[in-house]
Amino acid sequence: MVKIAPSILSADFSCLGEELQKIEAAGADLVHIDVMDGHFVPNLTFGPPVVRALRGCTPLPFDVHLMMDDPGSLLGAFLDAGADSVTLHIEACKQPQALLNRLHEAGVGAALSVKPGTPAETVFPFLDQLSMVLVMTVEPGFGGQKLIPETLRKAAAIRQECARRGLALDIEVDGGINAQTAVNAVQSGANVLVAGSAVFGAADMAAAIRTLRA
Ligand SMILES: O=C(CO)[C@H](O)[C@H](O)COP(=O)(O)O
Ligand SMILES: [Co+2]
Repeated sequence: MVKIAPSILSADFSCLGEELQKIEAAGADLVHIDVMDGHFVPNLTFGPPVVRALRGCTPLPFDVHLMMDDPGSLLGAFLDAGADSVTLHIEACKQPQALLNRLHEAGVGAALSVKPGTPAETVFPFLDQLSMVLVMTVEPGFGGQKLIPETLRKAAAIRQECARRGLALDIEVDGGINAQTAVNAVQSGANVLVAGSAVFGAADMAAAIRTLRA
């Protein structure tokens, strides 16, 4: 079953609570929250107070994608604010194991992400401790970019390694996912599709989500 995680990076920031209610009504499975710090990526978005404020707007799980240097510094704050799963970039983690331990202790989903230039194998040592791997299919930082096709080979390599080890974790792809690119993404092994512009830019969000899922 394919899960759809609309990214609120493409939502109307002047009424985020209502935007969450719209994607919930449209059939979204998760809310993808892109946290950007202006250092790890050249863009700045939401901090823990925004996540906390949104927590009361929908029961949908919050999939928090941390694109920040030193993610440990705000991990506790994002957990307190209501994150249901947290994705850490392997490139930003000096000690991934310590951060994963904190996520396990908090009882939330633990995910690692790889940027387009980072080999899939960098997350292999941690696979048995993860609920999800996020394969970035664009350079992180901005919505509305084109998917980089070669990145899907990494989703396939991670899916193959999981199968070899008998692990059934989620593989999420993020960036440039739309009705066309979703087909190859799912064939490559992804089962969680992040979609920002393809959902929030659609006239009919429910139809956009149905099409992506199909
Ligand atoms: O992490 C991200 C960017 O760094 C976003 O989740 C992603 O770009 C979604 O936007 P779109 O679907 O429009 O590409
Ligand atoms: Co994202």
